[in-house]
Parts: sequence; C-alpha cells; structure tokens
Amino acid sequence: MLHAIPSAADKRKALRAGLDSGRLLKLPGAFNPLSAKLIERHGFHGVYISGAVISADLGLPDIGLTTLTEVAGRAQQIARVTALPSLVDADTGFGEPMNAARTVQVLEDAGVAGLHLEDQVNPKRCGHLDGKDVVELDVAVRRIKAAVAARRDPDFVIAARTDAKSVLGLDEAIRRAKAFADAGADLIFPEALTDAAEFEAFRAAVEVPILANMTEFGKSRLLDARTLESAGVNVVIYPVTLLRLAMHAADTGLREITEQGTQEGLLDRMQHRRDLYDLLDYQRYNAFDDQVFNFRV
Ligand SMILES: C[C@](O)(C(=O)O)[C@H](CC(=O)O)C(=O)O
Ligand SMILES: [Mg+2]
Repeated sequence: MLHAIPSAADKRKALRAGLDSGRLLKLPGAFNPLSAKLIERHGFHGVYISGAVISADLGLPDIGLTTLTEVAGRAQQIARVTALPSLVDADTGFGEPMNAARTVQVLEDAGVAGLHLEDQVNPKRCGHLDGKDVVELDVAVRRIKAAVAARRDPDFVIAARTDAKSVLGLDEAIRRAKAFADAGADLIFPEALTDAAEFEAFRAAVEVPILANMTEFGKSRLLDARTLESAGVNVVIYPVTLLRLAMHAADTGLREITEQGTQEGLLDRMQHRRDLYDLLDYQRYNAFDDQVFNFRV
C-alpha cells in the first residue's frame, strides 16, 4: 500500500542489521518496480538494482552509457515500492572521486539503502567480460574515501567492488579489498571470482562483510547458498536472473503467438490477472475509493 512502505532510513537500518546478522542475505535483481514487489513476496532480504539490467532495459549494452540521472531515476522507482532495502550498482561512480561523492548523495536521495562503486576505468564494462581494466589503487581508494565522506546518512551502505581479480590476479584483488575496507567501505564485492576457495581467501583477508555475484553465463561458478554461507559470504546477488527468465518467457510467448496465431496455449504459464492485482495490492486502494477494486474471479 502507498503508505505502508518503511522510510529509506528504516530500510538502511534493516540492511545494516542484516549485514551484522552473520546470515547470508539474498538479493535478486529487480528488472522493474513490479518485480521488486515479487522479490519481497518471496521473502528475500533485499533487492539488487543492476547496472546491466538498467542498460539492457534501455536496449543498451553495459558499457558505461547510462547516466547517474537514469540510474537514480530507476533506482528510486524500484526502491519506493518495496519494504525491502535496495542495493544499487553505481558502476565507477560516473566519473572520478568528486563524481562518486555526488553519486552517493543523489542515490541517498533516491531512497536506496546502499550502492557499490568499482575500481574499473571509465568507461566500464561488464565484470565478466574480457577487455576490462582497472584504475590505479590510489585512484580507487580516493573514490571510496570520497563516497564515504559524502554520505549523510551513516547507515547508507557503501560497498567497494574490485574488478582486479581477472585483470591483475587474486593477490592484487585482495590487497585492494583491504585498502577499500581501510578507506571505510562497509562491504567488499570481489568481482568475477571463480570458486568457493577464492571467496574463502577474501573472507580470511578482510574484516568487513563480503558479497558474491552469482550472475549466470559468466566467470563464476554458480555456488549455492549453503556453500556461500560456509565460505563466510554475507550477501549474494542474482543480478540479471529475473530479466533473463522473463525475456526467455517473452521470447517463447512471441514465438507461440506467431506460430499458433493465439496465446491460448500459454495461459497457464502467465501470471494470472488475479495474481497481478494481488501483488499490486489493488484491493487496498479501496481505502481511497471503494469502486477501485471490483474484480471477481
Ligand atoms: C553485477 C553487474 O555489475 C550488474 O550490473 O548487474 C554485472 C552482472 C552481469 O553482467 O552479469 C557484472 O557482473 O558486471
Ligand atoms: Mg554492473
């Protein structure tokens, strides 16, 4: 319901408490506000807002074409319809340290609970593709320090992502993670690790919580929640999973309509009108106007 959503400050506190809980927080990527509501219905701990998904949604590759304004706008639309805390992908902070500082404040205003900033060069690339590069460690540390200093709500979570593993190797990635934690990062996101042993190496090296990116068709083995938990991982994201599933279903549906001339055979694979209305809390809008919801099955 419109007014039943907790404030951004409360959602940030919830994310902080989750990070302190020692339990694995599972954050699927929402591809729109509606899918964030579905994630909440399924009892997840939070919503991830993926740069790859925002880019793809705009029909663009994930190569740093989206602007802070576009990301903040979409993040706000998603964050405001769910009671769950949202973690948003802020790429490189859209520039250098000063831009990273502004990014933090704009995304705080968008109502998300936290963001991650990565140490790639501008323009960035998907972390699971070859050909990416990272900035010098001192530049990356300045990004994180600027972000931390710019934050106005102390509960806003600043995660530092390092893409160094596939570019410079595991040792350098761990060195960077430690430097980011020293610079004030609340959460470390080691990108494109291959297996559980690599997560364990990060766990042993840094004191702060760590995040695992279980994106499909990339460089990381898809580790299950139990394995991640026993490797000491605190947060897992499934960034593009729902978009991939939805697009596959849409593709199948379009083919069926083309071939059969009707969608009749697809009805049992669709979200029913009843379930959509339920997810939207349609009936509760009758509190404003009792003629709003008159749907009967
Ligand atoms: C996590 C990520 O940054 C994202 O934008 O969702 C992507 C995911 C992907 O492209 O599969 C990344 O890992 O770079
Ligand atoms: Mg991304």
